[in-house]
Amino acid sequence: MSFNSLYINNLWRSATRLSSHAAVTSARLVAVRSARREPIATIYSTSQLLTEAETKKSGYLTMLSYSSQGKLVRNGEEKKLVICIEGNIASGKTTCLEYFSKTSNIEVLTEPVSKWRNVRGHNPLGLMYQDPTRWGITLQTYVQLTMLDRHLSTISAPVRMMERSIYSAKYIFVENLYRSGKMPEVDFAVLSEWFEWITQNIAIPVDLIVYLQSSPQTCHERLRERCREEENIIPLEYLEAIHHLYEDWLIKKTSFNVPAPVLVISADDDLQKMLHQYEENREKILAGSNV
Ligand SMILES: Nc1ncnc2c1ncn2[C@@H]1O[C@H](COP(=O)(O)OP(=O)(O)O)[C@@H](O)[C@H]1O
Ligand SMILES: O=c1ccn([C@H]2C[C@H](O)[C@@H](COP(=O)(O)O)O2)c(=O)[nH]1
Repeated sequence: MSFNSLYINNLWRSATRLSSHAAVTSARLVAVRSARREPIATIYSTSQLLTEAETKKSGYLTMLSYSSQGKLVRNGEEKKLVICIEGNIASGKTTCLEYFSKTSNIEVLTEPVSKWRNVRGHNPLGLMYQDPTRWGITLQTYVQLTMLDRHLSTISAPVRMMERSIYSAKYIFVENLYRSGKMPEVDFAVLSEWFEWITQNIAIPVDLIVYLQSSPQTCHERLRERCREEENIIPLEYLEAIHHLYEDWLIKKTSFNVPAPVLVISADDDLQKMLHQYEENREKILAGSNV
């Protein structure tokens, strides 16, 4: 199937879903572009002022409404396909995204790791690896914020492929810190409250999860090869723990809610074979389907 026919299929699926917007009710926020065509300057509400999150989005008229489930949704935009690439550290997510970034009509968003390594001159990622008990909550609070920002940013193409999600930040990394006894219970409780509030009040659409399933040993070798300074101290056991959490979540489906269908791709092969696999799975991925 050509990209165009896939796109038309997706538009049809989107149109079907968008019909639920008829159920979208009240509390409509209208963000109006400023006279100078700069980012949205003023927010008017027909009922109550709810958020200014839209102020940093592109300049065009955008609306936020409450959906029938009571979540804030963006309804001034066409529905776009959102695909999250999940997998262990150094499993090849960025490499996969780089490959698909060469396809037109796909927007690729990598994880904001540079922000995690430098927030106003501080390095929460490095601090977390040095002392997870002290700095785990600091890193994960910032990861949660920056991932939410990624999810809510305006999508500029019919298909968005993004690295990980707010879900894996919580279900994999926060969970690992907590279960390994490195995150105090109170920190875990506060992060969980934040996460639950966000996911209960804000719609975070994900249409497909592509899980790059790799052995912890492969990831360990690739991680060493990549040589990210903060990660030099990561032992194999850490990658094994992350691997088991991913398997429970996305394969066994025994731990947490899985927000979208899952397409599993074995990721232990060499680069050439991986690129071949991505090509073989291209249609399934761009159709947002695991069948
Ligand atoms: N299939 C592969 N075979 C061998 N090395 C790979 C493969 N895929 C990625 N790499 C290398 O492994 C390291 C981690 O890959 P990367 O895509 O950054 O992983 P992630 O984004 O999942 O952390 C990089 O140095 C990358 O060049
Ligand atoms: O919620 C999170 C997400 C990621 N991390 C860490 C794990 C890695 O050291 C880096 C980036 O991960 P990649 O798999 O290489 O993209 O960030 C974390 O601690 N918490």
